[in-house]
Amino acid sequence: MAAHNATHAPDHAPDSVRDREIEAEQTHLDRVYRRLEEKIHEAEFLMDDAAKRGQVGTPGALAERDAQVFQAGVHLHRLNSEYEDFLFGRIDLLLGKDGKKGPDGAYTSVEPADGAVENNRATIAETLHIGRLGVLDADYSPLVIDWRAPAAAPFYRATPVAPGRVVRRRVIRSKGRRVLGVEDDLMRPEVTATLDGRELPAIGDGALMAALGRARSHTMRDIVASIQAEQDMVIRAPAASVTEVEGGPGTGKTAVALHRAAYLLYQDRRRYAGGILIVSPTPLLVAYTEGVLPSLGEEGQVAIRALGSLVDGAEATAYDPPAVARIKGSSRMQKLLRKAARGALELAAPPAGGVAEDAGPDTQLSLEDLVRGPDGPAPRGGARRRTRGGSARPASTAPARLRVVAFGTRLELDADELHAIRQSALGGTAPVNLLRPRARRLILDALWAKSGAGRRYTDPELAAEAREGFDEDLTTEPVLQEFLDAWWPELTPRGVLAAMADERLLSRWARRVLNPREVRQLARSLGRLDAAGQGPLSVHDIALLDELQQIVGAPMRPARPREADPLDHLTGLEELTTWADRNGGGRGRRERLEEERTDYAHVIVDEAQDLTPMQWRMVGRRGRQATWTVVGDPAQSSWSDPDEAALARDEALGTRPRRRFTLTVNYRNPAEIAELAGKVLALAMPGMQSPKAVRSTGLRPRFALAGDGAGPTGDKELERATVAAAGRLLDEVDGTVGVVVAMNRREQARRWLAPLGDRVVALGSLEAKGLEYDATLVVSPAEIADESPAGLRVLYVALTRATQQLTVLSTARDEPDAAAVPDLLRD
Ligand SMILES: Nc1ncnc2c1ncn2[C@@H]1O[C@H](COP(=O)(O)OP(=O)(O)OP(=O)(O)O)[C@@H](O)[C@H]1O
Repeated sequence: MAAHNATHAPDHAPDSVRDREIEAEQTHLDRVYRRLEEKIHEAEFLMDDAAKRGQVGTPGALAERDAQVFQAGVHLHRLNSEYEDFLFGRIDLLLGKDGKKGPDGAYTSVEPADGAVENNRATIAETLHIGRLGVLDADYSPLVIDWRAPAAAPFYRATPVAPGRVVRRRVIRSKGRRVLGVEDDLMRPEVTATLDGRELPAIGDGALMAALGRARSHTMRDIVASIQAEQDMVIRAPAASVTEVEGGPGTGKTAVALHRAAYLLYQDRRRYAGGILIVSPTPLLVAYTEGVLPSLGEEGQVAIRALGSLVDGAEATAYDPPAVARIKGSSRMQKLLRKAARGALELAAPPAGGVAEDAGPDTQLSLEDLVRGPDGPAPRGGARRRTRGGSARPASTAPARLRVVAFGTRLELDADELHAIRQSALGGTAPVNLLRPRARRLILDALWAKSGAGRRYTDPELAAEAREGFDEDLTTEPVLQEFLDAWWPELTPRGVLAAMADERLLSRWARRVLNPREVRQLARSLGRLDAAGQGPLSVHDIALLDELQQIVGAPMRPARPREADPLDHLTGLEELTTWADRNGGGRGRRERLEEERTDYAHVIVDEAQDLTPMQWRMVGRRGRQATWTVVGDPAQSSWSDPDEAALARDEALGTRPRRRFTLTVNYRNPAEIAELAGKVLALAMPGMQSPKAVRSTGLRPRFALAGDGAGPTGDKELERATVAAAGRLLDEVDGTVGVVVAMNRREQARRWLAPLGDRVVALGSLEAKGLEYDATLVVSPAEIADESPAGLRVLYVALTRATQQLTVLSTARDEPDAAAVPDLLRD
């Protein structure tokens, strides 16, 4: 580890020294901004010049103009971005071992030259400033090094145990163009180093502690100024194959995943033009984290999507209780969905009495009474039947018949024959919608065979010709098309899902897959959908829709080609914007990216422990050719069958080699909160190690009781106690307060807490994943733990959300002791 192991200078540097150091950084920052302004002018001039060249109109001049516009656009985009702390770091270094410098003007050697330190005295040979983007001075000396450049790595990696060339690491805090403060960590505290003849001072209590102590808002901040060594190893790990990261709550997994996306883009922008997908468990976590990448100068190439919004045109808004989630997430659903899609075809009946008379009687091959509808009246009152796309139609109990007249002969395929044809066509492996041409061919074969026309020709060539004519006449008849549309309709994922709401049908399709109770639960849950499959979907339904999309196949529409960038061949690896950005703005591009892509160059899965097998299949399909970064914590898993999920994960990641990293330090929770949460961890996953908390606040978690503890706690009592405890926390912290309740109390808690304003957020236990608050109120641990088979792990998540203060509110159900400590949290 770096900073928390580093030696922090006790903050007793005289104010004059502090002021002098701030002044020195201010001078450097002013120089950086002067240089940036020069660059902006250059870029504007280039744009202007390029526009003039465009009027020349020769192809060469146009290409040159485009290249210039591109470069200038890149500069403007970079330089006009206003960041709070464009420049945030500095390292003071000893002379490098070999004295060689890299392209950015910095020494390349990680190790100091022999004799750089003598008798614990040294001279600083090089000072590097680190920022969000690299800036070179007019003479190509580095004014700012990009945080992702190799020369910046010692800023993150140096520790007192392995300091390399770093003597002092400084974090600079600035706002706009003003330097506000500096925080130093000494990597070689025993060494007295001088810079320009003056002893190197150390200011502040260390950057990490300063960063961790700040109040939290509703959005995550980047950690670029204080990335720790073990985190940096992950961020800069080579992108080949699969990078797996495990770590307990608050170890920075999400932060690391986001910084890794920015790093990968910096390293190989061309490769990742294929897009980076970050999959998050909830929309709340997406909203919380999505500002981080723009703050790191990256946006366009990265799509952050919640599991419930991965499928275009569908958005999860409903919640499935654990028992239903368990069914829908299980890999058993694969088989069931395949059966359901095939079964849904059989529901399809041609329109009642659909008779086509328009194929004139004197045509050689006339079709008549092409389609016969259901025999007898449609059933009443029984279960709803749905057909293609869920469009409600009278259900057919008897399958259709197909009648045609060919060569004056009446030809008929009865229900059994049609059924046999359907079964034979379904024997193909292609998606159901794509098997329709095969079914049509089989129908024509059967009609041809019935006509006996083939036997009339001894000459095979004549027979083939006649057959061709027969097929052509039949297939150009709109009525045959109508029959096919009704008998083999184009299935939609939503339509199939809606069909599964019929318990009778579902139990047929789910034979030997689900038990009757599961069938009932699943059918009831899908009953939320209307006949067309519209209605509230849960996050688990989204994975089912995606699976069904594979099973039924895309409707046959021409694929939209990806937008090509006409400048691709002209530009180097350094572009920050693309053609689409320049023509539609970064946001527009991002939206397009999200709409169009189903296959990415790199996939990052956050909170990977929570993906169900069906969700792994859905995510896996989006990264078949990708490299992967997978971050998670098994101790926080809310999925009930981790072994099944692990199998699905292995399937999604395939045989690609994996590199594993473990993060060990908890940067979120003070030791007092981490210790309490550790009690639940010991119950949930005996033997599992908690991460080590990096700081302590001296504030122990508080325990409160709703009601008087005698008899069951009523809602009114719970409301009163929740509002009181949340209000107290609000008074005690500057930032946010998260109130975590069992999922079925979400709405209730939102109503209770609304009057307290927007610093307070009410969350269902499953929504708390990945989020953090200055203070957290956990309401009835027992209620949360009893919610699902993974309830204890969900409670562990809830207890590890606070950065400063935690209150646990018990009801009678928690069996609190005299100090209001619930049974689950007692020693
Ligand atoms: N190096 C760091 N410097 C400053 N803050 C950090 C650092 N690493 C992590 N943090 C902060 O610690 C908190 C926890 O980080 P993050 O949410 O990424 O952890 P996590 O491992 O994903 O947690 P969980 O598993 O609970 O979701 C965040 O506020 C993050 O900004």
